[in-house]
Amino acid sequence: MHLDIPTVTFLAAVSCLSVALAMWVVAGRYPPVVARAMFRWGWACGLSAFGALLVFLRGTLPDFLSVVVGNTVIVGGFAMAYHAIRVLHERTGLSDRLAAAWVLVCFVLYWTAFELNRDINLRIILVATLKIPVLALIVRELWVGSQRGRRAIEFMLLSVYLLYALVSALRALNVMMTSALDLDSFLSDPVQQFSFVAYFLTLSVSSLFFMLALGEVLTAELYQRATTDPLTGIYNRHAFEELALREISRAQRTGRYPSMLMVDIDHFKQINDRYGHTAGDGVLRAVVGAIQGALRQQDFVGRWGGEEFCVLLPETGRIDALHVAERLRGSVMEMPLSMVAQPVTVSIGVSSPYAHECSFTAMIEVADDALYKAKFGGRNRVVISSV
Ligand SMILES: Nc1nc2c(ncn2[C@@H]2O[C@H](COP(=O)(O)OP(=O)(O)OP(=O)(O)O)[C@@H](O)[C@H]2O)c(=O)[nH]1
Repeated sequence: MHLDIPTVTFLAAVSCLSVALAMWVVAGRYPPVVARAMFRWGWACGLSAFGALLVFLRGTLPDFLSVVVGNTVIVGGFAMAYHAIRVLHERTGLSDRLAAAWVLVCFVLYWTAFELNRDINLRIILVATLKIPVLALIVRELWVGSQRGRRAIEFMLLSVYLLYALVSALRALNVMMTSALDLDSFLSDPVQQFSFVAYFLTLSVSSLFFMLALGEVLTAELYQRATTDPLTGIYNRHAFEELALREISRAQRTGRYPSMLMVDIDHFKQINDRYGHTAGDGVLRAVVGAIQGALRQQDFVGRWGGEEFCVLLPETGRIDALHVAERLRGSVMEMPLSMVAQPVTVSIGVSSPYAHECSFTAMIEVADDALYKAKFGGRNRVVISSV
């Protein structure tokens, strides 16, 4: 089998350039963290394409450009890929600058070797080994910086870089053990040919896995936006309903029913009118903080409407639900507030479980009715009804 090194190098340049262009064209359409990572990856591919093109043009361009600059730009492509992964992990910092500094070190070493020693073996050893520290940084980042949900994909990406680092080490080792190569024996050496194919595959497959990792981040981001209330950070109405339905159907199997609290801030319109909407938003966030602080780990809260919140208390009977509601009402009354100079209170309607009739709609209706009674009864109080 004969693999033609210039052809493989040319294919690497073309495929990287295609990915770079695709990334640059579409990146702007995505949420900021994904777009930033895509732009960086586009640059990584762009640099790799440029480096591969310079190497491919060896013989046409001066050797300094194709050997020294070309191989430096290739390491720069890996350093940029490292930065793109760090941007995706939102972990940029000193080591990104270290990777960039290493590219300069590579340039100096490649240049020195090029000027001082015309021996092709030494150059190959340097080209093969000097990229290994950057590859090691990438592997480390993918190992420590990956988050739940995209570990499998990032592990595959890690494996690609690890394999390429191994191939590079073997390439250097192989050259150390062979007698002086000239350009022809270099081009026909199977280990050299294989290492160029490995470079091509590393660039293509890593782009594929990186795009899959981007997809995971994007899905997580969209899921977060679809389920979270942006002002308070708790579940929105849709997500709360979904979770509550799941809990209620579980309860119908186990017979251990949940209770529901409908919590409404008293005279909230007055707060908005007196102190402004920004202060009102601050009060909403503070009330949510107080509610969350008063709940147990298994309870969950969602924003039902403007100043109305729903709390589901899994496997909780009437007496316990009443205790939680009272604790919650007390927490809101005692919370420190800097944005308004008046006490903030809540009224709470509680629907407690009654096995045979437990449905989400019934629980909401009963809690709402109890809330209405709490408001009508003078506010800042808890009223309980059974479904
Ligand atoms: N600042 C702010 N205000 C909101 C938001 N959503 C709804 N509101 C306001 O909440 C107020 C609700 O007022 P009402 O429904 O009259 O209730 P209330 O004044 O709390 O009276 P009671 O519930 O009867 O005690 C309205 O003025 C809405 O504009 C929000 O996200 N931020």
